[in-house]
Amino acid sequence: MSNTELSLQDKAKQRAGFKAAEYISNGMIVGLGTGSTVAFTMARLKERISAERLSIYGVPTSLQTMMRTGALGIPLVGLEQVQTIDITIDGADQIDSELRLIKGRGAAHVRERIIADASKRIIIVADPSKLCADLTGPIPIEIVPFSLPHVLNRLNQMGGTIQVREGVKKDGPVISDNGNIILDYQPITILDPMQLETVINMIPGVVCCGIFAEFTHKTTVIIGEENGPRIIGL
Ligand SMILES: O=C(CO)[C@H](O)[C@H](O)COP(=O)(O)O
Repeated sequence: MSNTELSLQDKAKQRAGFKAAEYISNGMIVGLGTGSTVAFTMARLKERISAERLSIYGVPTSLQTMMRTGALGIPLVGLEQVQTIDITIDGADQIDSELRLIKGRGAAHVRERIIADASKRIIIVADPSKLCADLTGPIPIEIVPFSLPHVLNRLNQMGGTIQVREGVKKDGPVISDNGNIILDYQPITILDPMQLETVINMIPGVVCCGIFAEFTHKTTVIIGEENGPRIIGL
């Protein structure tokens, strides 16, 4: 797509995504997130690989990213082949003032959390619409299919509303890359993101939810503002 065809929001994503690619240097192992914003980072990395002979290996967080990087020719390694990941670049759905996140619109948050945890540093790329004073939800939750009635019961006891995410091009529930079901849970309020994350993640059957509150100490956020990328955090 040419630059003139991009919407204003896509241009903002592009500014953030391109800026993040500058953080990558030769020899790095790079966690590659999922979604439309980090897709711009991957496109820029491909250019740097060709122009500067940049040598990197990516660790993908989803089948979508694996397919995109394959098409771009970015070399990949599996998590089992690396000790640690130098930097992960990923998107987010909501970012609060303390850099806590909600992720999982793309149903990739289980692998994204594993890669984030294995990374020395995390760079979150986003357009300005993702910034918020406080996280509000909905919170994506990946669950083992067998546990569906039990998890629905437990979340109902907590209040709020829950939807089993359904496919756009598929009848029935969305199935994640891990073969699981995705719920979208709208709590009444999120007073303490870390506490709610822990409570949800402890429900038997939940693989993990999309609140990412434990990575703020190693997170940089890049917002693709109109005047140029704004860096928040480290
Ligand atoms: O969490 C995610 C996928 O599970 C994405 O990173 C998040 O939804 C942001 O996507 P986009 O950059 O397309 O807005």
